[in-house]
Amino acid sequence: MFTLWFVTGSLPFFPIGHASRNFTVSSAVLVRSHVSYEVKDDVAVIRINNPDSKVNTLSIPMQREMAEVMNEVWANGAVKSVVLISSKPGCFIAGADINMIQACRSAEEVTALSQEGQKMFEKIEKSPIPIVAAINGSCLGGGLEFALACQYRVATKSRKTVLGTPEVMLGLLPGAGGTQRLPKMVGLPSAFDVMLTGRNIRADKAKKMGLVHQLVDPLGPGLKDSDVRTVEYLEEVAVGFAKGIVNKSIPLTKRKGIMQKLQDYAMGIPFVRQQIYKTVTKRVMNQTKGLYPAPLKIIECVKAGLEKGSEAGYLEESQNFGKLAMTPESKALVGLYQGQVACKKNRFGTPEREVKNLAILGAGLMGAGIAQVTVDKGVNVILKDTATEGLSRGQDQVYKGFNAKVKKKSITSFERDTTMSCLTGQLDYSGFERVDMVIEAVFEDLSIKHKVLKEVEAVSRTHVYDQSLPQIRPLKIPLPLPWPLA
Ligand SMILES: C/C=C/C(=O)SCCNC(=O)CCNC(=O)[C@H](O)C(C)(C)COP(=O)(O)OP(=O)(O)OC[C@H]1O[C@@H](n2cnc3c(N)ncnc32)[C@H](O)[C@@H]1OP(=O)(O)O
Repeated sequence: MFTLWFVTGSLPFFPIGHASRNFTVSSAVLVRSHVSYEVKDDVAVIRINNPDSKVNTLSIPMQREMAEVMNEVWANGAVKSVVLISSKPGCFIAGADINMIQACRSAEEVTALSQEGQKMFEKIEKSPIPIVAAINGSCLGGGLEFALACQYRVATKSRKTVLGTPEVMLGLLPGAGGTQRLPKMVGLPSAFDVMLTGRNIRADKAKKMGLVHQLVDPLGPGLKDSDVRTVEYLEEVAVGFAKGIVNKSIPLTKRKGIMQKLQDYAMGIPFVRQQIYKTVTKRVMNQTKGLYPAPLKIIECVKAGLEKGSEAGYLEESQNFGKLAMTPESKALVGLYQGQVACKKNRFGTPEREVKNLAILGAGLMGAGIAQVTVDKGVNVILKDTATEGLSRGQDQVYKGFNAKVKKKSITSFERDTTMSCLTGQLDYSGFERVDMVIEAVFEDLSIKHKVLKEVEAVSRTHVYDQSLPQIRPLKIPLPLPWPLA
C-alpha cells in the first residue's frame, strides 16, 4: 500500500530490452534496490526483493519503485502482460511495513496511507494488461491485498506458502481494499472467516476457496537448492499463464460450481446478508467480550461496501484503518508481535560453527524426537542405536511424526520423504568422523553413558551434547574426553 507516486499523463518512452532496468521515468538515474524487472518475450517479469531484510514489505521505497516500474511497463507498448514475483526465498510480501504504520502520529495520517494503497491497487486491478501474481512463501496482509488486485494468481504448494490477512491480530484491518475484494472473491462467510481469524491459509486450501487460480508443485534440490529451483520454475509457469491469458487460451473467469452459484444467489438476498452480519457480530462479541475493536470494524467495512456501494466501503475501510491504528489495543498487539519476533532470535548470536551433520546416540523417545526436529531443519542426522528393534522404533517415530503432518496437509508426502532422506539409522559408528556434533541420548544409566562416550571418543573428535546434562550433572560424569562435553 500506501505512499505511491503514480505518474499521470503521458510518460517518456523507454525502449525496454532484455535486461533488468534500473532507470526511472525521469531523466535522473536512480538505482532501484527493491524492485527490478526484465522483459521476457512480451512479458514483463517484475521482481521484488527488499535488500537487507528477510521478508518483503510494502515499505515506502518499495512502493515508490513499484509505482515507477508499473508506469514504465504500462507505457511500453511491447509488453503484453506482467508477472509479479518475489526473489526472496519463502516470502512473497509479508504485508505493509508495520514500522511505517507505527511511525504515523495521527489517524488521518494512517487513513491517507490506506487511501494511497487503495488507489494503487485500483490501478493494478484496472491494468490494461493482465498481471499474474506468482506466489511462493508468505503472502500476508497488504501482500495478499496486492495479489488480490492482480488479474491472476499462481501459488506454489510449498509449505512456506501461506496466504492470509493477519491484520486483525495487530488490532488492524485489511486496509488496502481487502475488506472490499475478499467478499466478492470468496463469498461473505469465507471472507469473514479469513479476516476475523487472521489465520494462515495454505495454497491448496486457497485454491479451493477461489483465492488462487493455479497451483505449482515445489521442486526438490538439484544443482541449485530447492527454494531457488522452485522460484525459477514458478516464474516459468507464471510467464506461460501470462501469455496464455493474452492469447485467450487461459480464461480469467473461474467456472463456478453449483454450491458457489447457490451461495452467490443467497448472498444477493438482503435478509440473508443481514442474518450473516448478525451471526458474525454475535460470535465476535462472545469471543472477544467486546474488548477488541478491530473485528467489529471489519464487519462494518464489509457491510458498508455491500450495502452502500464500493465508494462507501473503501472510505469506511480507510477511515477505520486510521482509527484502529491509534487505539491502545492495536499498539499493544503490535508490541506483542514485536516481542514474538524478538523471541525468535538466538540470544547467543550466530553459532561459531554451523552444524550440518549431526549424530544422535540412542533412538529412544528422546533421541528420535531430537532427530525429528533436526532433520526438519535440513540437518543430516545419523541416528545410532545398539539394537535393530530400538532403531526401527525410533525411525518409525520420526516417520509417524511427519506423516501426521501429511495427514493434516501441513506438508506434502514429497516433503515428508525429502525430509526423511536426511535421516540415516545405523548400529555402528560409521560416518561419525564427519559429523559436526554428537548428541548423547542413551538410557539414564551412568555406565552406559561412559561406555558410549568412550566409543565416540575413538571415532569422532567433535562436540558432544548430553541431552540429559541438567539431570546427570550431579552424578559428575568424569570427562576424560579431549573435546568439549557441552
Ligand atoms: C493494510 C495492510 C496492513 C498490513 O499488511 S499490516 C501487516 C500484516 N502482516 C503481518 O502481520 C505479517 C507479520 N510477519 C509475520 O508474520 C512473519 O514475519 C512472517 C510469517 C512474514 C515471517 O516469519 P519469519 O520467517 O519467522 O520471520 P520473522 O523473524 O518473523 O521476521 C523477519 C523480519 O521481518 C520483519 N517483518 C516481518 N513482517 C513485517 C512487516 N509486515 N513489517 C515490518 N517488518 C516485518 C520482522 O520484524 C523481522 O525483522 P528483524 O529481522 O529486523 O527482526
